[in-house]
Amino acid sequence: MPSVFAYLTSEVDWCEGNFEHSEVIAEYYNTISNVSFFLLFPILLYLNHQYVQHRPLRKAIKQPASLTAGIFSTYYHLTLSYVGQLLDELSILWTLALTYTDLGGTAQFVCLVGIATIVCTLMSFIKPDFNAYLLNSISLHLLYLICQELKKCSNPRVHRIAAFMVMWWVLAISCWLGDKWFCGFWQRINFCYLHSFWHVLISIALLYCCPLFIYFDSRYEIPSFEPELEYWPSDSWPIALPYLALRTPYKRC
Ligand SMILES: CCCCCCCC/C=C\CCCCCCCC(=O)N[C@@H](CO)[C@H](O)/C=C/CCCCCCCCCCCCC
Ligand SMILES: [Ca+2]
Ligand SMILES: [Zn+2]
Repeated sequence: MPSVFAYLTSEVDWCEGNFEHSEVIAEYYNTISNVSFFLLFPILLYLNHQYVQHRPLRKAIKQPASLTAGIFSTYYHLTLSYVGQLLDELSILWTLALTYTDLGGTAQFVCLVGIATIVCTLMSFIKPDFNAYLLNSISLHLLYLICQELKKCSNPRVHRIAAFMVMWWVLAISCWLGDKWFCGFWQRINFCYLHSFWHVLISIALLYCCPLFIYFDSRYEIPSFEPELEYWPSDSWPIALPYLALRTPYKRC
C-alpha cells in the first residue's frame, strides 16, 4: 500500500494533465498559480494595516489564512497526494469556521459551527470530493450574510465593492465547476487550465471580500473610528484595490 504522502494518492484529480511540464510537479499550472495566494497575504496586510493594528491577532487571523491555504494548495497540486488533499481542504474549512465564530453569534451558534466543522472534517477523510462542493456552498452563505449587512448600509462604495466581489466569485466558481464537469471538452481543445484560473480569480474575489468583511466588523467592534472603504493607489485609477481606512471622527470641542 502506498504511503499517504506518495504522489498521486489523492482521490481527486484535476483536468490538467499530470507530469506534462515537469517530472517533479504533478500539475504544473495548478501549482504555480498558487502564487496568487502568497501575494494576497502581504497585499491585504499592507492595505489594511490600520485594522490589523486595532484588532486582536485572533480577529485578523483570516488574512494569514490565505498564506496557509497557498502553502497546502501548492503541496497538494505538486504531489496530488492524499495528505496534500486533506491539508488543502482542512485549512480552508478551519479558516471558514474561525471566520464564522468571529461573526459575533451566540454560544449556541458557535457550538453549531463547531459540530458542523467536526462533521466536515470527518467527511474530508471519507468523501473529499463532496466536501469540496460543501466548502464552495459556504461561500453562498457568506454571500447571504453580506447581503443582510448591505441592506442596512446605504454607502454606494460598499455596494460597488460587493458587486465586484460577486463578479469575481462568479467567474472563479465557473472555472472551478467547468474544470470538474467539462474536462473532456477542455482536453479536446487542449485547454486544461481552468483550475489554475480559479486560484487566481478566487484570490481576486478575496481582495474584495476581506475589506468588505472588516468594514462591517469595524462598524460594530471599533466604534471609536469611522470606517471608510478607499482604493489604492487612488480612486481615479482604472485598476485599484479596495482597503479599509479608519478615520477619527471630527470632534467639535
Ligand atoms: C477577513 C474576512 C474573511 C472573509 C472570509 C475569508 C475566508 C477565507 C478562507 C480561506 C481562504 C480561501 C482560499 C481558497 C484556497 C483554495 C485552494 C483550492 O483551490 N482548493 C481546491 C483544490 O485545489 C478545492 O477544491 C477548493 C475548495 C473550495 C474552497 C472554497 C473557498 C471559499 C472561500 C471564500 C471566498 C469568498 C469569496 C466571496 C464570497 C461571495
Ligand atoms: Ca490532473
Ligand atoms: Zn487548487
